[in-house]
This record gives sequence, C-alpha cells and structure tokens, in this order.
Amino acid sequence: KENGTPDFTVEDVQWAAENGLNEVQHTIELENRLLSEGLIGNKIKCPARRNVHQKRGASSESRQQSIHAIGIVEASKKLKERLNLSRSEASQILPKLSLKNSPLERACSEPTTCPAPASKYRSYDGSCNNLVQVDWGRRNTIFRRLLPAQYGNGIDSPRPTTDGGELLNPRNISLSIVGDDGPNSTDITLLVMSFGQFVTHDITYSEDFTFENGSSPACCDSQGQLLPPNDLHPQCLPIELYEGDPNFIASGDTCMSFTRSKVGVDLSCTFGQAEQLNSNTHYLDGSQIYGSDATISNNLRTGIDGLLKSSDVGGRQLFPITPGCENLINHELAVCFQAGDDRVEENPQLTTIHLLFLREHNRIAKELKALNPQWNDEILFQETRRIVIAQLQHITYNEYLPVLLGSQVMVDSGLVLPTTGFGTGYDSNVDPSISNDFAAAAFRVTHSSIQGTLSLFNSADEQEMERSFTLSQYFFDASRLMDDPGFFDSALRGLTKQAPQTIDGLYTDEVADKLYIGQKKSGGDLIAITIQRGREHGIPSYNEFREFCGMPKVQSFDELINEFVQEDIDLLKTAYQSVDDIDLYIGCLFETHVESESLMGPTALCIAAEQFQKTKNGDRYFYDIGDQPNSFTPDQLDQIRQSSLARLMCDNNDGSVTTMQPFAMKSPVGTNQRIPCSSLPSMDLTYWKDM
Ligand code: HEM
Ligand SMILES: [Ca+2]
Repeated sequence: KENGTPDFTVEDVQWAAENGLNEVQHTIELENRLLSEGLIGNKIKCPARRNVHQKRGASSESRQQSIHAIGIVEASKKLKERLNLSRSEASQILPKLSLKNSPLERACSEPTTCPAPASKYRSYDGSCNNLVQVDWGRRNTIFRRLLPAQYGNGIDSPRPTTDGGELLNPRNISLSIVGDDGPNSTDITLLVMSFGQFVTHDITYSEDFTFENGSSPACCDSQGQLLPPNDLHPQCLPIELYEGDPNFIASGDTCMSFTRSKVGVDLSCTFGQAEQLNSNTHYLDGSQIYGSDATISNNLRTGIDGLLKSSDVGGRQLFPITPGCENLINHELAVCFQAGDDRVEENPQLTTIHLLFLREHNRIAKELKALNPQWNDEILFQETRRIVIAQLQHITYNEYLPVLLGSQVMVDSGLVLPTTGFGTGYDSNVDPSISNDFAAAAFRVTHSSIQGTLSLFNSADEQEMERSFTLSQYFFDASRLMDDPGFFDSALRGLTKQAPQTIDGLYTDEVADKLYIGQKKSGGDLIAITIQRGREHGIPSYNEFREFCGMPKVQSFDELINEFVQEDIDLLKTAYQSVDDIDLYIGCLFETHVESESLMGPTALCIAAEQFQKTKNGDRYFYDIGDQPNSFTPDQLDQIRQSSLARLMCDNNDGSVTTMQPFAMKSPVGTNQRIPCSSLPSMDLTYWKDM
C-alpha cells in the first residue's frame, strides 16, 4: 500500500473484468428479448433509412465500441466497490489500470496507421490530421472535458446534488422556470440559428445508444407510461411527468423518453469512468456534407466527374433518396434524403442549408471539370471538397462567429482571421476534440433562438402567411422541399428576413412541449432533455464553470446578481437547493448578455470561444494556413475569402433569388439592403486551372 493507495491484485482486476463482461452479456440477452417483444423506440421515420442505418458499418462500429465501453464502465464500478474506493480515489486510480491482458482487452483499439507522405486531402474520418496524435478528432473518439466529470457514483450515474441527493426532475425545472416565446433579436436573421445547427452537425453528434440492429430501446411504453423495471434497458433514463404537467393533462402520459448517449473507449485502454462518444469527426470539415467515414462518403458520390449524388425533381436538384424509399414521398413517411449526417431532415430549414452546400459542391465540380478536363473523378471530387470545406470554415469564422460571439470576444480569443497572407494559428499540440461541456450543455443555449413558426417569402419578397408553418408539423420531414417547387427559394428569403428569438429563459413551445411529436399525443421537451443530457454526461455545475471562465465562484444565490436579473435568481432558487447545484446549461441560459454585441451570456461565450479556438488551431488542414501539402496558393486563398453565404444562396437557388443582402446573417436594412446577386463578390476558380 503506497501513499494510501489501496492494495489490489491481478485477481481483483480479472474478477472485475469478467463481471463487466457478464453485465454486457446480460444486456445483450435483455436486448434480444426487448426486440422480440417489439419494445423498441423508432425516432427514424423512414423504414428504409432505418434499414440503412442498421447495415451501415459505421453505426455498428459505434455500437460495438459503446457496448465494449459499457463493459469497462461496469467492470470499473465493480472494482471500485471491491476495493472500497472513494469517488476521488476511483478517478485517480482506475485510469492508471490497464485492461491489457484482462478479458476486456479486446475492447482496446490500435491507433490508426497513416499514409506517408501526409495526404493533400483530409481523411474522411478525421484521422491523420495531427501527425503525432493521429487519432485526435477522429470520428468515434470520446469528447474532451474542460473540467473533470461529476458522476453520482464516480463512474457513470447522473450528477447528484452537492450533498449527494437527487436533483429536481428536469421537466419540473423546465416547467417552473422556462417561459414561452421570448422577444425577437434585432439586426440579425434566422439564418444565424439554422447555420449554427448546420455547423453543430458537422462537429458533434452524441448518438443515443442503439442495439446491434440500429434501433433504440423504448424508454417508455407505447401508452406513454413508465416501463416496468424488468423491461427498462439499462441505457434508458426516462423523465417522469407529474399531474399538472400540460403534456400529462393533454395525454395522460407519465413518461418522456430519454436514452443515454453512446460511450466510448479511451485510446489508452484503461479502467475508468464513462466518456461519451462523438460519432462525427470533431473537425469542422464538412462531414455533415460528405460523411464521417469512407463508406458513407463513397455512397454519396456518383463516381463520375467528382459529383455528389442528387435527385432531379421537376428540374430541381435535390438530395439523393435512400434506396428503397423512392416511393415514400408522402407526408406520413417523410422523404428520406441522404447526406453526410443523418440528422439532415431534422427540420426543413436545416435541410435547406444542407442543400445549398450539396449544390455548391456540384457547381464547383462542374467548373473545375471545364477548367481541367484531364482531372479524373477522384481529383475533381477531392479538389472540390477541399474548396467547399474552406468556404464552410471561412463563412463560420468570418460571418457566423462574429455575430454569435461579438467582435470583442473574437479579438480576445484570437478568432479573427487575417484578410491577406496565410493564417498562423495551427499548433500541433492543440487537441481539436469537441468538449463535452460545450456539446452537451453550454452551446445548447442556442436552442432558445429557435422560432416556432417559419415564415416563407414569395419572389416579390413578401411574407406569405398561408404558407408559413410550425416546426412540430415538420420534424424529420422534408417533404415540403420535394412537393412545393417554390419552397427552397421562399425559405432562403425567409431565413434571411425573419429574426430569431433572443437567447434567454424563454422558449418556443414547438420544442419545449412538442419536440418530435409526430402522430403522438404529447411531444418531448428539449429543455428537460438537455438538462438530463448534461447530468448523464457528468457535466459539473454552473458554479464550477464560473471559476473555469475566470469569474468568481459564488457562495449564495444572491451573489449571482452581477450576471443575472433578480427575477431569474428567484426562479433559480425554486429549482435548486444550492447555488452549487445549478445545471451548466440552465446557468448559461439565464445569464444576462454582458457583452452587448454577443448573443449569449459570459459563461456560454467562454466555453464556445474555447471550442472554436481549438477547432481552428488544432486543424492542420484549416483553410488559411501555409506550408502544408494541402495549403492553397496565396491567389487561391484570396478567392476563398471572396465567398459568403449570400453568394452561396445566389449561386444555388431555383432561379427566383436574384437579390441578397451582403451579410446574410444580418437583417437586410440600412447599408445591408438586398442588392442584385451580380453585385456580390464571387470566387474566381480559374486560379485552380492546372498549368
Ligand atoms: C429547429 C432547430 C433545432 C432543433 C429542433 C434542435 C433539436 C435538438 C435535439 C433534439 C438535440 C438532441 C437532444 C438530446 O437528445 O440530448 C439537439 C442537440 C444539439 N443541438 Fe440542437 N436543435 C436545433 C437547433 C440547434 C442550433 C441552432 C444549435 C446551435 C447553434 C444547436 C446545437 C445543438 C447541440 C450542440 C447539440 C448537441 C449535439 C450532439 O453532440 O449530439 N441546435 N438539438
Ligand atoms: Ca466534422
């Protein structure tokens, strides 16, 4: 026994590993029974897509990894109990204990081998970006943490109160402190919201746990009631609804479904706590367009002239349709569009942004082909992909982040890009992974900016009330794009005119009560789900992050007065016993916006700025850096810098968007009025002509 470390033997380790494996075996047996009894949830509407999802090697890879990781988590719990470790002892000792030579060894994976010399083009899965830490940022690796996890049992159970008790039910917190429909933002457009979601779906995806066949466990029964404990999958964490809840009153439901996120195995392959898995590449690398692995990507390509697959509907270029789904184009069954990220149809605005980028890829590929007839499919595809990713990064750092974070934070965090010459931000010591704290909590305050009703504008730029629609009618349903030939252009005009809501403690009902309602009697609550998500990921409380972000930790609710208004402090007091218990997401949501130019409070700003800094400085393929095999020439870089979201909309619409304001994420007023598309700067691709 050295400096208080408990004694343990090889037998203890073997015993724990075997117990972990047994737990996994039990889970698999339970899953087989649940499947045979039909106790599965199905978020995915399109039956053929479910099929594809199941067969896709990629999805089963993350399932495989998560089931292995669950074995490790269970073994760690057993070992902690057997050795009688405290939470802090467990967090120190378990990560030092290797799984090598234990029955859990097969959970460990070998690091990727990379091509030499380094490729000019990014890998699909993000590997080999960092030349030393070749798996940094790869898909199916775990999230980074800004602060150590706080699990109830030190290994995987949701965060408890500071005195070890249970936190208040998330739905009750949502109902008692989050109100309906806030005011609209001024000066900015709903595109800020939708483009933000598009970027999010590039860099982060903590998938719900899935069975071997790709479906999820049902975490409530088909009548909306809690399942008997025997039928409840261990990865379920449903949220209970009480009498008085509007959804309970409307439907009699007592259960809101919630499935835990997939967990992963750290590359060092040791015992330890649960760490959630990012199923997408962590990099901002267009993976939502091209896919996060080679199989998905190849499926999206035509194999001819570098083009991405698409479908032709009455002369309009839309997404390819999942094979087997071609005839299911009516409203009930959704349309099953395929893209690099399977959330593409989550809502019609998001689908619209996705479509812009699909079309931009094919537009550029055709131009490059005309300039370089000698280039084959592979070169055309990769060169086009490299340009489109560069545009995506440029638009994110040049248009989106300044609006979201404000110019001061951009400067203070080193996020301002040079307008000439090469950028100098790359640092091979920077881990580009997405932080769990950002993805599972802080960045989700953006959900408060969602509008419940989407306005469409006709070609005369007038709002058409009768065509507007609510979100809840169209979750995972992009049939409007298919059925209504004018939809795409009208949605582009709407997105660049309508304002988002402000980010605050007020939410549209469409996501607060009706999330994914479909044909069900009651829907989900994105606020409650987000609170639950943060807790099950072990995200520490808001007060801890104040300290991380350089603000004083507070001792009492009343000390919050510098960043909160008194009314909100009073609300927080009703939801939490102690100021140390406040969920990170809720704290971020209610903070006032100290920085007048930015859309979020100081803690969310700090966590988001940290992330976008790492996303830039940890990416060897970031578009503006020099001296790499992948670097653009100075002339090409200048052309990338001409691109804008406005121009992208001008170049890729269905013919009726002929004017656009230069800054599409800002309202078309004053000096930012809509102007003819031909007056907007565009890229000159002749700089890509091979001499
Ligand atoms: C209509 C618009 C949107 C809807 C309906 C929506 C809905 C959702 C849902 C259902 C989840 C998963 C919740 C869970 O199970 O934990 C989620 C996750 C998330 N959302 Fe949104 N969202 C929207 C827009 C946005 C926007 C605008 C942003 C940011 C700018 C954003 C950022 C995030 C982030 C960071 C996550 C976590 C992603 C992950 O790691 O898996 N969302 N959203
Ligand atoms: Ca990515």
